[in-house]
Amino acid sequence: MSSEIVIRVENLCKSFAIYERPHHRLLHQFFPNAGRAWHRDFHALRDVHFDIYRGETVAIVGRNGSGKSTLLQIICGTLTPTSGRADVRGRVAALLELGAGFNPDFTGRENVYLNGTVLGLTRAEIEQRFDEIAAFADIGEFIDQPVKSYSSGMFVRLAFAVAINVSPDVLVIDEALAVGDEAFQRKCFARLQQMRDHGTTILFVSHSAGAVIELCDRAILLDRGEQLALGSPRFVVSRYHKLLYAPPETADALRASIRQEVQGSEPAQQAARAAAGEADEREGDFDPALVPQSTLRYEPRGAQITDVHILTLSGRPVNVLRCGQKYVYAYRVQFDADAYRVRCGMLIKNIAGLELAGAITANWDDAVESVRAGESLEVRFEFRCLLIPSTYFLNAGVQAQVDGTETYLDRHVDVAMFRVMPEAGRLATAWVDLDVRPELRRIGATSTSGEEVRINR
Ligand SMILES: Nc1ncnc2c1ncn2[C@@H]1O[C@H](COP(=O)(O)OP(=O)(O)OP(=O)(O)O)[C@@H](O)[C@H]1O
Repeated sequence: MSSEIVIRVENLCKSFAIYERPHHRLLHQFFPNAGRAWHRDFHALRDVHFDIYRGETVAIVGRNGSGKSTLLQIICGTLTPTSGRADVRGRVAALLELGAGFNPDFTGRENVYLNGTVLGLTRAEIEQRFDEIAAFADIGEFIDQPVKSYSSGMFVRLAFAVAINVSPDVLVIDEALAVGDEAFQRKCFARLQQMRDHGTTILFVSHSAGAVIELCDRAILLDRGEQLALGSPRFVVSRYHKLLYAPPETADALRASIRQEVQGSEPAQQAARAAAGEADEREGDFDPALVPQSTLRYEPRGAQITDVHILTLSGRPVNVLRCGQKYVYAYRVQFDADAYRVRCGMLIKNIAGLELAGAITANWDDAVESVRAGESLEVRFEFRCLLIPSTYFLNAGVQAQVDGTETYLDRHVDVAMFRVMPEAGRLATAWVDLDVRPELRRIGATSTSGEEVRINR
């Protein structure tokens, strides 16, 4: 990532005129000064401002209607702002609305040429890249059919294939990937990572926490047109989720606390630094410095999670774990109100927020039928630590059926953290140690005794 600003958004506001009745729009045009307001202004974006640097991958998250698409459209120049500005440097390839930029009567092939030309390629350049575009889209003979006969997935395949093959400086994607099938999504994801590694600036809207955390350098949280937070993906996604599940009566207080957090420091980033595992291993199996700074508690609804611990099988609290050993993740749930069909869960994530392992106490069919107000449940998840040495965060949650839908009665994100101790000679890589026994044989070589040479076992 360089220090060159590629996208600069300054004091961006966008209002839409909302007419109570359709004919008021016409009346407004003919009688703008009729002495009455024909419309009211709806503020889709309010004072949005940020810089994105060359090579950064940034996600925009937010609830439906929060202004994400409006922002992307203004950045891509397909919508004009009411005030403020959005400047972009370089060639922008955009995947906005499905089919935008495609002529429905043209074939896929013709649209590749049309789109490529709009994006600034010469005919010779498009010809040169056509086979790669067709191969990536992988829609077979449909490439020579009019695109109006395409399924939405085929549309996305072709649009994506064009967008990534025109060597854009900036790639803007509005949830287009969600339409493709899983295999195609994986292919796109890998390609995006490749483009990111080659310095393409990527701005995309996503509701997938995994994609945001895995792919992005930063994320922006939009809420009712306001830029509520801009920061590390993990920080922004956790606030977005909290806002998403907040009961309406607490949402405003939550917004205020997010604004305050943003004005201060970023706890999630502090947590990541604290979690870098610098505490002295010789302290043994419990490191008092391993306290998560990013704990988030959802608004409780009739139950409270307390006494969260990681224990050895003999019941000793620990937070520095050894790979291969068994532990118990335990907590208590106190019920302030009667609850029905109750079950509890756990989730382990890495520092980047990637969800690595989880468990629930029961499927819905076997959930605890009812718990009375005043009662408590003791929850224990025994597990074998198969994670490679690093630092991890734990969630705890209790769900019940409320008015026919499964609802969190209490949920704590990043309620505990632990570190898995490094061990000499361990060969496992990535996140999970599957106890793989690697074996390497030198083919065609024999030892002096005439046997095959086994190098590693
Ligand atoms: N042309 C328009 N006229 C009036 N209101 C509009 C117009 N376009 C968008 N809006 C409103 O602006 C708000 C933001 O819309 P936008 O599509 O940007 O949201 P979004 O965050 O992309 O939503 P989603 O996640 O559902 O795609 C919404 O309330 C929407 O109804």
